[in-house]
Amino acid sequence: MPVIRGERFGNVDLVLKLQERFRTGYPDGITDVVAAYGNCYNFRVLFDDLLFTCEPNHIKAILSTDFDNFVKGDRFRATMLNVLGTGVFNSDGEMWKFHRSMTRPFFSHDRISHFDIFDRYAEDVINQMKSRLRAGYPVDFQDAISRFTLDSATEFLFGSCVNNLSAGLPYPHNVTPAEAPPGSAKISSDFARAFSQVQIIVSQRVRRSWLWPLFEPFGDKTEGPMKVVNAYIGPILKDAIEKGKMATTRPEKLSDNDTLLDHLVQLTTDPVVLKDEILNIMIAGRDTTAGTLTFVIYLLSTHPQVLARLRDEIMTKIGPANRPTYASIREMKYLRAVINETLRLFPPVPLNVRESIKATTLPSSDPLQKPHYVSANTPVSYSAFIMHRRKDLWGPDAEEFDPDRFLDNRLHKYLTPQPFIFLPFNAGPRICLGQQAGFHAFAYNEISFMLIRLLQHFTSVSLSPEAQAPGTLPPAAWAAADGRKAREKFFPKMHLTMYAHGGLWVRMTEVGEIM
Ligand code: HEM
Repeated sequence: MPVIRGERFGNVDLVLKLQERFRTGYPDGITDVVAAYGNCYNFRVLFDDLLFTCEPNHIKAILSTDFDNFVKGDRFRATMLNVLGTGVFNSDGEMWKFHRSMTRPFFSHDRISHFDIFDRYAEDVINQMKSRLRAGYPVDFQDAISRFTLDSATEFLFGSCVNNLSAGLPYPHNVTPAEAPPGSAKISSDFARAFSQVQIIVSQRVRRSWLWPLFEPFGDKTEGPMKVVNAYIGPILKDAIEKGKMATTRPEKLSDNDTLLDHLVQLTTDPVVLKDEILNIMIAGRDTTAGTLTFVIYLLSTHPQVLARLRDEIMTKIGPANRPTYASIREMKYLRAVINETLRLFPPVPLNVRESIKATTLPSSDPLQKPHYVSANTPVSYSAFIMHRRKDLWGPDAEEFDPDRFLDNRLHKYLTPQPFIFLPFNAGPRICLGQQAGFHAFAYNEISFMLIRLLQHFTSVSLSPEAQAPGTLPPAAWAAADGRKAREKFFPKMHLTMYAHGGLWVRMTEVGEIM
């Protein structure tokens, strides 16, 4: 792959530039490098290859056709070890197969009990948003929905909710304490805070590559927040293990009300394996789902005609108050297209990395050119974010939000012949477990359920830029950029996953409310 010529010894300037882009930038990488070098290149930092690609046929090889030769690898694992241990998200080979096969059955069929859980917490968060909006304040949708995903995840994973919603929603930064009732403002539970701290720390490690231990000279930075996480999970695990040990018979089949932990203790009572697995699933599933819902709401606020059409579909297929069912969600083609189009423009995992085991090649996009050489033990990062917006793959309107592209002839023109151009959930043997069961995809069901409930209660959404804390609106310099970055009205940032920097403050109109 073309090697980038940086300006300093060993291309260290590129590492610093990348760090800076992560801190302040749109998640489109170093755009001037893409413009100069094309869709794949070699950063070659300190004389070590560090490849980057946004070519679908490369990503297909990495994730699928050459799967056995591309692993998460020891470097990646070391950055996450104190948090994720050897769980499904952080292991390779036999250990990964063991974890994946242990967890997969839990996600392989639709459970009514999950919709019971979503409904309970959806009602809670919608009521809280309504009362705050009625009092005249905007709400931070991202914060509210992250409380919903944390409470519902802790309940269906181990049957013990962290009650993050009960801490109340935060007020905007510019509301004086006198207006904000004491105790309810700007607090989130210790668990939620510790949980996001560890994710920020490990994502910084990934970006610092093998240099990360130099940034933690006084010891493991995750230790403090992990103590809080462990203190919460420890007693729950202990109880579950006791129960698992006491059970004399193993049920043939999972019952609908079983939590993931109930299921896992039938297979092992090793506390480390259990803790790793539960935390891995929480990290993989919670922020990705909250991020997607936040991005849908952002895009609906800027595209009221899409919101109106989606509400029409909800009213026709479900009605103003009925509870969605798995079957009714399956029929809602427009809803699915809205979610897919959101995942295309804002994939919650915008950037990912694998490491080669043996030396290999990746095909050139020009069949007349030689393939690209990949040496052994080389990290290859790939960006779904950049690939999802490529005009040569998605057509001239690739940067526009238009759910119809998943329904009209553009689908057959672009996506059907090249399915690897759309990878919000990855692909191949390691495809997201929340998505792997096709129609029974857990992630789509949770997102659909929540969106239906929201639009049964609200008829419009608008952004409240005045409520965003200073520095959390898109930087003025973006206005000079090309494409949608110049028009963006929120600040997408990334740690392990993508999120709205400073939250997404919105106002919403309730059904029946006169505007
Ligand atoms: C819109 C929501 C979601 C998105 C966009 C998403 C995306 C992804 C992506 C890109 C990966 C691959 C990461 C990698 O291998 O490097 C992944 C893996 C995974 N996801 Fe999701 N995810 C979502 C929701 C969920 C949910 C709700 C769950 C479970 C409750 C879940 C469980 C997992 C697990 C366990 C893995 C690791 C699979 C393995 O390595 O074998 N995800 N997800």
